[in-house]
Amino acid sequence: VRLNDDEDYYSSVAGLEKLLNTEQILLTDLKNYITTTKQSIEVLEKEILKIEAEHKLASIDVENYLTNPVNAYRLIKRLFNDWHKYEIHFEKAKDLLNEWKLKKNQLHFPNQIDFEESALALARLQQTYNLNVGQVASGILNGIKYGNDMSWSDCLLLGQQLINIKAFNQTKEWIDESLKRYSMEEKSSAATELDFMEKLGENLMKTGDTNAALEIFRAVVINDPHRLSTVSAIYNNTHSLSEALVEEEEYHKTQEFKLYEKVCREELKRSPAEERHLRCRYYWGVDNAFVLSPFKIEEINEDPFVMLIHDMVTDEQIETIKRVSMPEMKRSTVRDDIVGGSKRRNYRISKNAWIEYSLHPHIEKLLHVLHYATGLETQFSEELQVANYGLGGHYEPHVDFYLTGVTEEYSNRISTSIFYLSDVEQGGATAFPYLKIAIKPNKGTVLFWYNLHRSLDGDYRTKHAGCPVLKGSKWIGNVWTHDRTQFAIRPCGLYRDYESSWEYMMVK
Ligand SMILES: O=C(O)CCC(=O)C(=O)O
Ligand SMILES: [Fe+2]
Repeated sequence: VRLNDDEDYYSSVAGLEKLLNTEQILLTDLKNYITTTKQSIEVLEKEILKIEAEHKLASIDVENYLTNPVNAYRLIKRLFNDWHKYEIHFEKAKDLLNEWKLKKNQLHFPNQIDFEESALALARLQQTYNLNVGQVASGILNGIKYGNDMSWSDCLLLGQQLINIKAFNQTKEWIDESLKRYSMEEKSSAATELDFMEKLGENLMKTGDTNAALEIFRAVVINDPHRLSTVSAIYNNTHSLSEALVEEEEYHKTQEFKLYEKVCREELKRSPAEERHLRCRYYWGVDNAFVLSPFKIEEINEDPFVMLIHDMVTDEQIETIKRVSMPEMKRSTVRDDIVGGSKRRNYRISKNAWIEYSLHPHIEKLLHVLHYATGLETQFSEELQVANYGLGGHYEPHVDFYLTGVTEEYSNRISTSIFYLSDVEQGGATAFPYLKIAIKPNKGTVLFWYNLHRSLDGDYRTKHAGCPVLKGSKWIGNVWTHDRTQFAIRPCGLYRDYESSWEYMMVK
């Protein structure tokens, strides 16, 4: 079952749970099938032994055997009566298969896109976090073993998929890994071995590694000269492809993107000197309203202003938010400022839902505390956007403010508040490449920053991203507050101050 095109399974943990459930059901069926078939197979085997014994006897002296009326009768009886009974076993298996096919229509199954995008997610994680393929294939992420090993054929299939989606940087490593694992694993027979080598050679050809491919092809033909024609066909068909294939998305080659990846990996950080003026402090809130439970402010950056407010959301509130948004979650799209409309894109992989604050007092409370912690008027905030990132889920660098000019009836996103609704075991930081900041999600904390200069021009230094989630499920709630009626808390300066972010407007 697939509800609509927006629905996918790999982009959230909730979706993957459905697939795990599907597999659980299929597994139970398969086990039942094996138990019942085993029993009837045992019966069949006994029958076969008996018939074989008869044939053995007959072969000693066919004429003597068949002139015995009892033997003649039993032969006719077997063929007229018994073989029909054996056919019933096949029929039963066929019925089961049909039942299974019907049942599968009721279950959740991933499609081609899920399959491809989950491979892409692995490639992205490998690239962003410089992961060692050998370790990933062993189920190890940054030194922690989470899962079982991948087999050589898993690795090869993944290599194949990465070629299909043009993730060439990663392809070669997975193919090498496959080869490594192949030499270590138990092999079933010479034919599958040669099939494997053929496939491997084909994949190597596609990555442009013609020399390695030729080595492999040579070995195949030496082992089995009959394969010469298939191997030459593979060679000729893929030879012309190899150069045309190598391309990478332009944006991924920019300095900005490289910077972003470094910040995600925490390779690029600010020095202690650069952070020296930043403070942690208590704040009593607007009108000292929170004197008894002051906000715990952690200054993150002075200009543009970024801060963390700790312990802003309770576990109870978070449960409510997840519960009401779960059924509304849809694959995230991205606004297209130029063409208009929204599109599903690889640079934003998550699911989200827009939730009205009035739906529950727990949700209304978010705006309430936000007002007291920041001084911003919250009546012109967008609805709460709840997002969930799953396997390799991410949101590439972007600005939250609208690029089109501000008109009278139109206002812009003066600030972003990200309510972290979960921790993330590995990866998934909110990264500001130009500020060299990566904030690790911390359940209950709010990340707040101003997107606009005081002049209400967009501040390009606030470009930010959600780094790919390496391990875990990331939940956030976004509140975008608009610039109307904010002149008391954030008046404009004497001069327009937007030049300071000009140089970040262009992507280099
Ligand atoms: O996931 C994150 O940490 C950032 C999310 C974000 O930037 C957005 O939703 O606009
Ligand atoms: Fe954003």
